[in-house]
Amino acid sequence: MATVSMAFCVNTVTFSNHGRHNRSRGMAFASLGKEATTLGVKLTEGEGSLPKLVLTSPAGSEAEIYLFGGCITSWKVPSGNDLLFVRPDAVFNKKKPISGGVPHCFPQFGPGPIQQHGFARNMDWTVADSESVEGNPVVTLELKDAPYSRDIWDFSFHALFKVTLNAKSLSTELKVKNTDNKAFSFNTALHTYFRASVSGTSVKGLKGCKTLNKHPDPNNPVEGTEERDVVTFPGFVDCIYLDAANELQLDNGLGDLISIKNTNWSDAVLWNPHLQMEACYKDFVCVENAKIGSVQLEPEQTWTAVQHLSIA
Ligand SMILES: O=P(O)(O)OC[C@H]1O[C@@H](O)[C@H](O)[C@@H](O)[C@@H]1O
Repeated sequence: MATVSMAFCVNTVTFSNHGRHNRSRGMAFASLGKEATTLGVKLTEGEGSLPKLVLTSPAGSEAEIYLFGGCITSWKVPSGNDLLFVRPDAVFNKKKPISGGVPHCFPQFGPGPIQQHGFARNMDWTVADSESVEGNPVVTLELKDAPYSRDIWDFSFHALFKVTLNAKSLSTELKVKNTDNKAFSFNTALHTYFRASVSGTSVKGLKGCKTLNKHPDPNNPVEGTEERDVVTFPGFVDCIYLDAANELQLDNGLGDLISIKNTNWSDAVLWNPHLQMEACYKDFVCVENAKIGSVQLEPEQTWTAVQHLSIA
């Protein structure tokens, strides 16, 4: 089948065509001089004039990704429903991470020696690649160490975050490579905010997991075992599930059943702040794929994990 492969940068537009499979590939968007469009991937200005990618699939699904934080902020399925949630207090001024969507927690999940949830959600990611596979957009963002991260965590690393939008799914693959000459360790999560009606929301697939429950005291998580087939959100919830299944099912209470599959995200976290966020707690839950135990990487080693969100 005839195909188009497209490479361009925004200010000096160059196109190259190679006959290959039904796949087109584009190079990074070099700057924001103009709006760039290729094959279901568009670079635009988002809130606060921050650069935002808009991905559209031929079936009518759509996703938005801010380069700041490498944060997916919207995933609209063909019905038009946005299954992700951005908090009303989110700011788009780079002074704080974007509070919503799918923020990265890296190289630390939660509190610890560096800032809560690490620095990746506070940094500008760049577009490493964009392609179209069977008409569906695939974008790869990258993040490398920079003076800001070095001041906090003195290691050289290279992270790639590949986002694939299909008609009824949104997949991400995170790769972290140690580009340093010494080993490092990290932990990480995708802190996904799902739109929900909290009183009708439930998660299946966690029964039998060891838990670290941060309720009532976040500083002293209580160890336990999840006994419930169906976990609900009747009040404040902040709980780590160790060795979680590689598929969870989220009923968002709004009529959507969302499958949350993963490879190599060994753990999960449920969070709802309840009255700590009175203005919005009823409208979302976080179901986070996480790696709570440290990943140790020797020089040149890479860690990879995939999250696959889909509806039936
Ligand atoms: O406000 P932040 O830094 O985005 O974190 C929100 C929540 O993130 C969750 O992942 C944690 O389990 C909670 O303990 C934390 O409160």
